[in-house]
Amino acid sequence: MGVGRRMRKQGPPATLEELGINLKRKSNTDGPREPAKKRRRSDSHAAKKLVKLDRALRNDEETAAAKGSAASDKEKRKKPRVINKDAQITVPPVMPMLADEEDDEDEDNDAVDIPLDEASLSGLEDDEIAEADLDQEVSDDSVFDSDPDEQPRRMFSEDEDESDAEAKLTAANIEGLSRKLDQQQAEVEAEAQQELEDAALQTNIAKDEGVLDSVDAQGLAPDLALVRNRMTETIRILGNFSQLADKTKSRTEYVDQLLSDICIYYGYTPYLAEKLFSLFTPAEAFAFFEANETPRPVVLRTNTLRTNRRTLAQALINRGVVLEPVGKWSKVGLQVFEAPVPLGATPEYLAGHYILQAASSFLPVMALAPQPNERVLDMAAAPGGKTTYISALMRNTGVVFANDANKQRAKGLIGNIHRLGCKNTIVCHYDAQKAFPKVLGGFDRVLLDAPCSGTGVIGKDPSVKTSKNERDFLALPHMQKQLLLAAIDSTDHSSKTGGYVVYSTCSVTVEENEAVVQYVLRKRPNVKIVDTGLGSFGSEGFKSYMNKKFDDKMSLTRRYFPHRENVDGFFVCKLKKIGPTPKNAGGQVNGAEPSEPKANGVANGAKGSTDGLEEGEDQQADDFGGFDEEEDKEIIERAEKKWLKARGLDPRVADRKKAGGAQKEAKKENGVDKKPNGVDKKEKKDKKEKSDKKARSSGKTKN
Ligand SMILES: C[S@@+](CC[C@H](N)C(=O)[O-])C[C@H]1O[C@@H](n2cnc3c(N)ncnc32)[C@H](O)[C@@H]1O
Repeated sequence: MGVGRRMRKQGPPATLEELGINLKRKSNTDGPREPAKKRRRSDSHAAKKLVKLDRALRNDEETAAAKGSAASDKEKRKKPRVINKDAQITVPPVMPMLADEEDDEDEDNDAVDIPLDEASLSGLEDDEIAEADLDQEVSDDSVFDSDPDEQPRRMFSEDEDESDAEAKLTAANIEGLSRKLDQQQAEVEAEAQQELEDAALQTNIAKDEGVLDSVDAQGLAPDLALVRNRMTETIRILGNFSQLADKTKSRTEYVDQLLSDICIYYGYTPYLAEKLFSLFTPAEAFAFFEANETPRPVVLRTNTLRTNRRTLAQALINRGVVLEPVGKWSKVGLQVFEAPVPLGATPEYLAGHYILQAASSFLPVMALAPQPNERVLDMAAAPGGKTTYISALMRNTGVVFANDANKQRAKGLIGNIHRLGCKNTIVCHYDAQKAFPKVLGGFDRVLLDAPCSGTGVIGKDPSVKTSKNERDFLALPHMQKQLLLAAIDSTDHSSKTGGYVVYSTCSVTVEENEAVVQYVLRKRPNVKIVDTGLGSFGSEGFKSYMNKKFDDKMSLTRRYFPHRENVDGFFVCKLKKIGPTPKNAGGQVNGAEPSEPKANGVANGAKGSTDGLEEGEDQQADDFGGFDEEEDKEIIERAEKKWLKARGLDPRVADRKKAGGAQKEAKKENGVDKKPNGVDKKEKKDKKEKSDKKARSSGKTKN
């Protein structure tokens, strides 16, 4: 498996740099890695190359290292072990780096922390250890620096100031994509910059006007190099319009040209291109579209119910996997740059030691911050990346209801729950819009990782570029609003430990994020936006968009972008429920206005929920939800029939048996004991007595 492969050279235009937009992403243009064995310590050539590379990388990282001088004492303690004096090759500091996190990780881990050397290298002779270490070094040459004195300051070092680290997360995350490739990337970017400058000289927008027309006329594919040049040039002009623009052209004309080029170059529909473009400045929009073309490293989350990150990292390194912690913001994530084995089939994977999960998908769970012994609802849970993380953070205590409306996906959810050993989780299969809080309510915390358009994950699913249309951007927000209202109404505002709802999507559009939150704030004055607790990682949510002003606290919501944080696009909002939903609150939940009085006296269609009530009324409500007996009976019967069919049994036989059983029950209730054949003893006795009497009177009595 080659992860981190680059799809396309990236060359940011000058304007991006002027704006300080960091387009620098690590590439992985190298071919498949040679098997490590071929590059053992005897390979002095490889060693020399490594030393040379180290020197080059040190130069490249001097700026970062300078910043880390304050931390040099600690860095020195991490001084890599020299294992081959001839070649001066050193053990990569990956494990010290992970070891530094040991204490931190304990917070998350139930599993016993086995010292690295014992855990991974026991049973090996010193020489073998040296060889194994060297293998790591050589195979991971892109990640580690051999010179401890000039070792760049890592974002994971303990002595690093937290806020400082967070401020540098973008750079640090990118840093993780390997230093060697950084250098190559710098060269590529320099070349690209040169190309752009040349192109800027050559490209005259006015003259190029006919390019696309002529392409169409001739029925030929567009000249992508030309289109790209024109895009970068248009961005440059838009960045300094008064100075650079052709006076005969309006800004709109330039923007239209750029949008048209974006559609041609990246393959978006005009509708979606414009929607995404409108989120950024032209230069940043370009960076966003570019980032969507670049695969990011595979990320896996350590399952702390089964192991800890250090042990897992070592096990995978032993399999030749090149990896690194995902960032200081996570204690459980590992990003993988190269994996000679399929990561979805290693023994560690099968044993549930990790799950493959996008880094940004950790964030909603971290914001939810579930506590042990709580009652948590994951409203749209399949395939369970977040559910299983919730379960792990709760250390398998309390209960997690993992719901998903899609039956097929719910099967995958069950699979992951089993594999990862989550024992506090119940899977259910409801349409959350209709079921919550009607069936279940009163949760300490609710996560709504809503179904969305996926505009944050175009890098993974390019079909989004053409498959999402105007209707989707009406229907999806509508559903998201309904689901979020249901999530709020399912939350127990009086929870001693929680009362929180987290709303997240893997989309970057405002309609699916801030606008949804704004809507529920209007409909549910009993919730307020609170800090996600995710620090400064990510960007603030929009406080206004296209003349619409949002709640002031919208800045507490977090946005994540592929081009800024090098993670999938994501939105995370945390809400605190501060009181019961007023009866007169608007919004349709479960097809009923909350103000509409219900037969059982519970508003909001929330039979059995503790919410949708005026203060004081909630005491009368059933904490765990009342049930509609008839409806449940039907559901249970259907489920039973399916269960029988699945086992090759005829449900009609069971029906008949059941009918008999029911009769028996009824008779029992009437104080009549019946035999299984349906004839009760008393009836039989009566009959016998009658016939005996008849016989006696007719003289036919037997002696
Ligand atoms: C973004 S995915 C959830 C991903 C999941 N949280 C995870 O981390 O693995 C959205 C899920 O919502 C489910 N879904 C869509 N409509 C739903 C509804 N009305 N009720 C419940 N689930 C729904 C989809 O089947 C899909 O699995």
